[in-house]
Amino acid sequence: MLRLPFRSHLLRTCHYSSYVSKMRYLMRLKEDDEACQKALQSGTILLYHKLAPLLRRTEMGTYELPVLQVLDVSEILNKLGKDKQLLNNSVLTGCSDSHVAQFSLDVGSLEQAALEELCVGVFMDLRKAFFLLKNSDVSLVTRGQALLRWHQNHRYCSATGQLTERNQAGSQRVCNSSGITYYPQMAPVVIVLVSDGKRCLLARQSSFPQGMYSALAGFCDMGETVQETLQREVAEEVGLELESVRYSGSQHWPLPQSSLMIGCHGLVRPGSTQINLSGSELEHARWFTLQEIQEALQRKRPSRNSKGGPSAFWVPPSYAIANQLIQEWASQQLPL
Ligand SMILES: NC(=O)C1=CN([C@@H]2O[C@H](COP(=O)(O)OP(=O)(O)OC[C@H]3O[C@@H](n4cnc5c(N)ncnc54)[C@H](O)[C@@H]3O)[C@@H](O)[C@H]2O)C=CC1
Ligand SMILES: [Mg+2]
Repeated sequence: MLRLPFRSHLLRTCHYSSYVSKMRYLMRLKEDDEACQKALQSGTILLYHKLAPLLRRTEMGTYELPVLQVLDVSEILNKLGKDKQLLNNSVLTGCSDSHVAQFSLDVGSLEQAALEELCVGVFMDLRKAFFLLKNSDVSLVTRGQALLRWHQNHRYCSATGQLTERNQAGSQRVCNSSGITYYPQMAPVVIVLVSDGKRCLLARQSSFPQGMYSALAGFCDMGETVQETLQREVAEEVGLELESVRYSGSQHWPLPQSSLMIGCHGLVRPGSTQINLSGSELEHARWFTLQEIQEALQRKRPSRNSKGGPSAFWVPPSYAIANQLIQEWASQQLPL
């Protein structure tokens, strides 16, 4: 049975008027190009270079996400001799409580080193940034990257081959020739932490970083329910049958394209725990004890042996929903 607990923070906060007014404001900016253009003049911007976000090293040696004022970016463009029209390529990704609009902009057409010097930062691969930024910043930066990538990959109408035109907020693209409106897309993906009641099952693909194990994941096929995808993926990948599933939470995942990860816990039939890998997707899968999982959760970064390889298995970083499912499972195994 798929149970959906109503415990999202959104449901708890949506009656606050500041939340409603923020959402209404953002809705207006998506619908009204002129209002959005005006909001851009006094907004803030996250910068990307070929989809790598700009990060700044703090005095403590950690990394943060520099949120630049649009006016500052305008000045930087000026110093580089570039037209500030480039700012119009920004996409709207949110707004502050005081209705300062937040945008993301890819400046990949400009020289990286010069930009890094002027911005006092470094453009870093998003996979690396996952390990360096706090989770709320990762969430911001993945949202911007996903929307920018969608625009970069959807410039043409698939019916006419003509260039499409975006609105100012970047929430849609229109083909003026066919009249088709395109909206940013995400693929639904299930991710399930399978348990036999005492142990949980983790697996790795050969493309994963060395030593990393994660929960089972898979794209929803056309026409499938979430429940059907969960059962099919577990059967396909490890040859097991799920007896029950429980929804836990969801997450937007930007890699390699935008996915909506639907995170669940699954229980297998007692006595039917024999793993049978099929196909080439998984390199290895096995059952892990609570103690092994607790030790892995303690490791902040993969530990290395003398040859540079991983000395012990490790799990995805705390931002990833796989990590959250594993943490949740571990906490539920502990005696009250
Ligand atoms: N946030 C997290 O904690 C985690 C996220 N993931 C993400 O979940 C996603 C799915 O996991 P996989 O095991 O790779 O999926 P999967 O088990 O469905 O296998 C991938 C294969 O499915 C096919 N496929 C069907 N629909 C597809 C679509 N819309 N896009 C791409 N391929 C499609 C392709 O042949 C592809 O090779 C991955 O993108 C991965 O990055 C995976 C584990 C943890
Ligand atoms: Mg899979």
